[in-house]
Amino acid sequence: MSEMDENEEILQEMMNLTAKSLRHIDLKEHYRVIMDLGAGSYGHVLQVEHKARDKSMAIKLMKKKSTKKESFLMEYCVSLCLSSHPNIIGTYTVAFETNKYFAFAQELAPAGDLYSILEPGVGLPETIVKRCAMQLAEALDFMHSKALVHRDVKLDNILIFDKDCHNIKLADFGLTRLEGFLLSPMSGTLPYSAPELCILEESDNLELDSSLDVWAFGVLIFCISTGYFPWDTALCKDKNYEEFALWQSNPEHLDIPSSWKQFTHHVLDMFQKLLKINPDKRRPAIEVQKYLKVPWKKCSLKENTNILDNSKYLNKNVDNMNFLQDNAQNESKSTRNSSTISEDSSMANISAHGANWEEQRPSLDELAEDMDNVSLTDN
Ligand SMILES: Nc1ncnc2c1ncn2[C@@H]1O[C@H](COP(=O)(O)OP(=O)(O)OP(=O)(O)O)[C@@H](O)[C@H]1O
Repeated sequence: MSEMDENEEILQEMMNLTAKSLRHIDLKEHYRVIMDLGAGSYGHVLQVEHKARDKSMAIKLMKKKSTKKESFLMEYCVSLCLSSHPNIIGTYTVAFETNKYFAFAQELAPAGDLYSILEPGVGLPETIVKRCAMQLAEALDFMHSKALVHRDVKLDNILIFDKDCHNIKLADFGLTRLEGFLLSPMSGTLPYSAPELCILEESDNLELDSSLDVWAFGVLIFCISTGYFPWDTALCKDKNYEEFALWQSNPEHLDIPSSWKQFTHHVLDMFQKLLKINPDKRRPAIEVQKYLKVPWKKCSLKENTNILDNSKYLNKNVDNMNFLQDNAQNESKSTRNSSTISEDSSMANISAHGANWEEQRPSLDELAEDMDNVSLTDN
């Protein structure tokens, strides 16, 4: 049996066992709800306190109306499997359901997520960028060594434990699948989506590969270095992407695209390896390790002038940050009911414009109320 088949079998076995061993407890007897930590496409995350142990933790709730039990079990089991890595969010062996939600408990990230510390148009200091890149590379390397692909590497899925990012952890394994899983085209794209995914035609499939995470990781490093995205979408109709792709095809003879000129040639070499248009030639995320000792950003007056000259372009990308924020809220209304096996992806959710999450969002009291009737695995 191949390692991949073995992993698939182990995951399935874990999911069966978890489904069977759900026990009923009254959640309100055990936990105090402190605050709402965040909301995503499929539910939201609460900060709670375990009354007996006086311990703070995060509980991720997923609406039953829009989440298949299979998807919930998959996310919980994948999160548990990866939990031992220092740069992956810790998941407790606590899973339960209420009338309206599936839920499981995770360690609490007290400083929020990477998105929350990034100001549009302003990159993080280079030491912090390198710190983040290294920790995230370790996390991805660990996942990929188990043939698991995250598929949703983005700023809001990187949780931070301190504002200087000495300790950051990859989270949200809702879309994670084993390599080889067949992806269908998406109804929209994110700036993090790799070109091979963006060009997928209606009747096409793409075999899931860790190189998709590496691309998103490359885009994320650009984002935290600059405070904006390098492009809206990795398609040739996007001028910024087209310029980058062209330059990659002939870097010796073509001018570096303007938004990349702020980087040193060392780190441009790294970006070229992480953001190889051809996924077969993309290097693994851990490649960043080789570049930690060299400077990443130029800071000469000349380069700064170039960047300022290009402010229109930068503004466009700043808007893109806002676009993402707007959509992150709109996403909350979309459903997760499509099968975990057939691909509908996070992109479909991103395109749900005009939704009003606040109107839909239950109050903390309502949530706590709903937890009267819970069945909980609390091993
Ligand atoms: N363990 C945690 N500690 C602190 N905050 C958390 C934790 N888990 C999640 N959050 C916050 O809640 C937000 C949403 O969480 P998460 O990404 O797991 O939900 P989701 O519904 O799957 O979202 P998405 O739509 O991004 O897939 C995160 O961006 C983060 O700000």
